[in-house]
Amino acid sequence: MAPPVLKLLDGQPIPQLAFGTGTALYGSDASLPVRRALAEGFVHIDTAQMYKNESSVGDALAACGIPRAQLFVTTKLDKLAPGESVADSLKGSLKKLQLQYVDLWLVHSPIPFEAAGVLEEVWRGMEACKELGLAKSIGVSNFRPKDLERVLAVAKEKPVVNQIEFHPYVQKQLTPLLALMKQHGILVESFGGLIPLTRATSGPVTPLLQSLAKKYGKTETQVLMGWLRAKGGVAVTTTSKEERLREYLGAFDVALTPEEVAEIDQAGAGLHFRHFQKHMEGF
Ligand SMILES: NC(=O)c1ccc[n+]([C@@H]2O[C@H](COP(=O)([O-])OP(=O)(O)OC[C@H]3O[C@@H](n4cnc5c(N)ncnc54)[C@H](O)[C@@H]3O)[C@@H](O)[C@H]2O)c1
Ligand SMILES: OCCc1c[nH]c2ccccc12
Repeated sequence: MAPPVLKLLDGQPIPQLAFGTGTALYGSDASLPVRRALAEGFVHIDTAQMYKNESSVGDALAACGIPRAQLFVTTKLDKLAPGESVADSLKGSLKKLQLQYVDLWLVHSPIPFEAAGVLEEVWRGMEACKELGLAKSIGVSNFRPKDLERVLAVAKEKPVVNQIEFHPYVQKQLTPLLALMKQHGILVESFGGLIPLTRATSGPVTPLLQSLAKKYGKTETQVLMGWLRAKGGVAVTTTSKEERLREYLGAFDVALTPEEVAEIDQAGAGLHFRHFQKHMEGF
């Protein structure tokens, strides 16, 4: 089943499930896992400059035979060389990706640009990339409320997503950020969404996932992906195994009731666990 498509703040479509290449599993050559994901039905591929695999992702995209308009490709800005513009940086990524444009261009983290006092200038550079047609949509990742507020204060184009670690064990802590994003129509794009099953195992959500998996005849992974989808955002996940890819794509018919979503919310609030991007703590 092809992943459902959401509409971004800027009117552009975004497939609700993405294949991420930012894992030590793949190193600098993500071509085989990307080819597998595309062959199984993923059309949204997530990479970043710092993953050092944009060239291999480009090779897989060039070889896949899927029309460009049916693909959704994200990459992320990590840093700028002295005197380098944001557009120049994206052009470098586009060359590696063998693309004329990306569908989504993200600021990977506010930290390096906040420290240099150039966060607003960088956002203006992101807007220039959209104006130049180098990126269909622009967004951010790992932004706290204070980072978003600085960008929103100067934005002609608001970020369409904030890609963040998102699962039941950080949702409560993220409340102020989620409220600000909802106010501005900025979508959650989650990574680490399966952490209750991968890193914070045997937490308070686990028994619920087990019982709901039995109720729906699905796996715990698919139930947790159903919770992520019920939150209305986009999920970025990954695997090197075809059967796991099919498991992810088979999650789209999990339709949790509002009460079941609320039960997972409440159980998740019983444990705080964050694995990535520690600067996102304590805002
Ligand atoms: N923007 C950022 O700062 C940032 C940070 C981290 C990751 N990412 C992106 O997000 C992508 C996905 O991140 P992730 O790997 O944390 O995602 P995830 O939480 O979806 O975990 C995926 C992993 O879970 C495993 N898994 C699935 N079901 C399982 C189960 N029932 N039991 C045990 N393991 C199971 C898979 O094999 C896979 O390795 C990365 O590849 C990267 O592209 C972005
Ligand atoms: O996306 C930021 C975290 C991350 C995932 N995979 C990586 C590979 C290199 C550097 C950072 C990352």
